Amino acid sequence: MVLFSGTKSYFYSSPIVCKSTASNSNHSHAAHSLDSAYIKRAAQIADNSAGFTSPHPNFGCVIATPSGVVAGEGYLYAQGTKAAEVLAVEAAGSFSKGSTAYLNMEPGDCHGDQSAVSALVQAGITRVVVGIRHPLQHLHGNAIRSLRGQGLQVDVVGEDLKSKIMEEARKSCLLVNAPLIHRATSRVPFSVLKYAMTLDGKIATTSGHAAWISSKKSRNRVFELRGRSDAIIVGGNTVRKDNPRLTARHGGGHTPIRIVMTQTFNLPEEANLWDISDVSTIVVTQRGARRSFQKLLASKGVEVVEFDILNPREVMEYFHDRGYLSILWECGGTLAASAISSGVIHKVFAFVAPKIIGGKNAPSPVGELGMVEMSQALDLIDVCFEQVGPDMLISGFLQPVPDLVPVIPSEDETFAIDPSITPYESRIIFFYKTWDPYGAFSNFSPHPIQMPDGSGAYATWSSVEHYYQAHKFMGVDEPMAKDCVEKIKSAKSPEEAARMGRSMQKQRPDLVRSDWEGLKIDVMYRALKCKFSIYPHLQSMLLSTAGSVLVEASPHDLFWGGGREGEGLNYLGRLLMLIRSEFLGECSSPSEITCEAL
Ligand SMILES: NC(=O)C1=CN([C@@H]2O[C@H](COP(=O)(O)OP(=O)(O)OC[C@H]3O[C@@H](n4cnc5c(N)ncnc54)[C@H](OP(=O)(O)O)[C@@H]3O)[C@@H](O)[C@H]2O)C=CC1
Ligand SMILES: Nc1c(N[C@@H]2O[C@H](COP(=O)(O)O)[C@@H](O)[C@H]2O)[nH]c(=O)[nH]c1=O
Repeated sequence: MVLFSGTKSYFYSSPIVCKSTASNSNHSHAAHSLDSAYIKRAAQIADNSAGFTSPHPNFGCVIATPSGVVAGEGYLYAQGTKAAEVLAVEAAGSFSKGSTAYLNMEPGDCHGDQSAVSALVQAGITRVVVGIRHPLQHLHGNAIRSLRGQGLQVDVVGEDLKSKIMEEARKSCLLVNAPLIHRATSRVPFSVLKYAMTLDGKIATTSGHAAWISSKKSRNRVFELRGRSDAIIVGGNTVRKDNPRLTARHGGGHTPIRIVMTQTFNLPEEANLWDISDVSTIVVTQRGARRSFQKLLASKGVEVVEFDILNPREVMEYFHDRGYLSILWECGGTLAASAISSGVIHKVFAFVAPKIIGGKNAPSPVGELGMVEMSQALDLIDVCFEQVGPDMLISGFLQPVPDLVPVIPSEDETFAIDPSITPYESRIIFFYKTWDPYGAFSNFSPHPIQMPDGSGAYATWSSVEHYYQAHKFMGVDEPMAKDCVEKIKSAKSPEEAARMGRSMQKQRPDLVRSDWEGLKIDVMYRALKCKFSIYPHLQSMLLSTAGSVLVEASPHDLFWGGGREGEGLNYLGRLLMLIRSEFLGECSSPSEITCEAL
């Protein structure tokens, strides 16, 4: 069997031959090998967007004809872009008819539009092999039920296909979505501890100098790791000693947020991390610590979040609520020990450099864990060894990826919307990330809207977020402002549109239209009104929440979101409730919306 190796391209102009050479006698084994190979391939391509877009559920789809020819592949590039299944059937064209689709994970129909399922059905796929069921409770089993309901044969690995090779394939599916699975099963994001140490186990000299222990090649590899994370975290002492930048310099793409954890707030007035022109920094600290210095940092645009009890678990729970899926810890041994003791570290990446520096008091990667006997040692699982330039990279899991024990579904498996959040029973409905229940209320949901431009003609915008971000620069008589509008308009995903709009607003506030603050609510209202008018299923979802309060569960956006403890103004939730009232005929459409009107 010929399997193609990790290419970044996911479109194939002509079908790729990947034939089984099995004889009839070992047909079942050969069929399993083929299924296993294609599921692994789906998991492999699902990972293609890592480092380029914010961590999100990773979906890959491979379509193979009955004779084992790969006709098309696709992967989800970013949250809010075309589904992997849609891309794969587009690539396969007429070869989809009668073919098998291999999915590393059950599609997550979080937008109510069933685009992945519809694409497979309409393309004439007859069999679907699913690596793992969707781990989020409100999506678990829905697409499988829907596909089976429409007459397709669906084989779930571990349920319908059981063998050692199928188990290996299932594992690759668990690994590629480890961050999402952690989100579904625990209240903290998936955390990776990374460090570089000398052969004698030091992460810096006795004086605290650490630049550099690992080679350039290893440090480039760290940039990739950073690009795969939502955030990088260090302790206060690393900021004082290293003055790090913590940027992902691997050639464009996703840039993680930087987090500093400090109890004392004894931080330098000038530091690379306070330059937020490219990427934001959040300092998490003990409530009340050096308030005047907090204000100074805030005036530079650094966000400060206070905690009553500052420990790694509380901090990780906060970032979980903020929607972060994956965190890279690049701290020294003090904070690393605290994080390991708190049980929040899941994986370790240790770069070991063939250098010896000695030093009785030189710091080591993990500080005090209180162990007295070797029997207490934490054993890593699924350990990998890899040479990177002159260094050795040892990686492994401190905690296994939670296994989603395959369950044979009952007749009435999961409903489309999590029944525990039935609107008639709960008074407040929270929404935030597109993959969560009611995720279609998010501005990042992939629903293009058609809006009139200045001349009265209609233009299509890929999402509400595209429209909103571009309007910050609309009408400003500057070539660069016009350029911004065009770039945001053609951004590949809502996430990219948001990144461009926010960073341009930060870097060039002079390009933002002068009436923006007074106008932004109205811009958002019009975009949302269009979105919920043109998509009947979205309107139904909105109307189904009648009687409930809608809150955008952003803990940090105190204007559009509800805040951490309800202190946010929740203008996004308020606009949705206003639009819901209009659809219900409870009020008429206002000519212009202002903050005061809401
Ligand atoms: N080779 C490598 O891979 C790396 C090397 N280093 C090196 O390590 C040295 C710094 O090590 P280290 O002092 O351990 O640095 P850390 O990054 O672990 O910082 C420790 C600090 O974290 C803050 N903190 C906040 N909450 C907690 C908590 N619950 N538990 C523990 N710490 C908390 C405190 O900051 P505060 O005091 O502000 O309250 C504490 O002093 C430097 O010399 C640096 O160069 C650092 C990172 C990686
Ligand atoms: N010394 C050391 C590392 N140190 C880590 O990298 C940070 C500096 O990042 P930046 O400012 O973005 O280049 C530093 O604060 C610490 O967290 N990393 C490594 O891969 N290898 C090394 O030898």
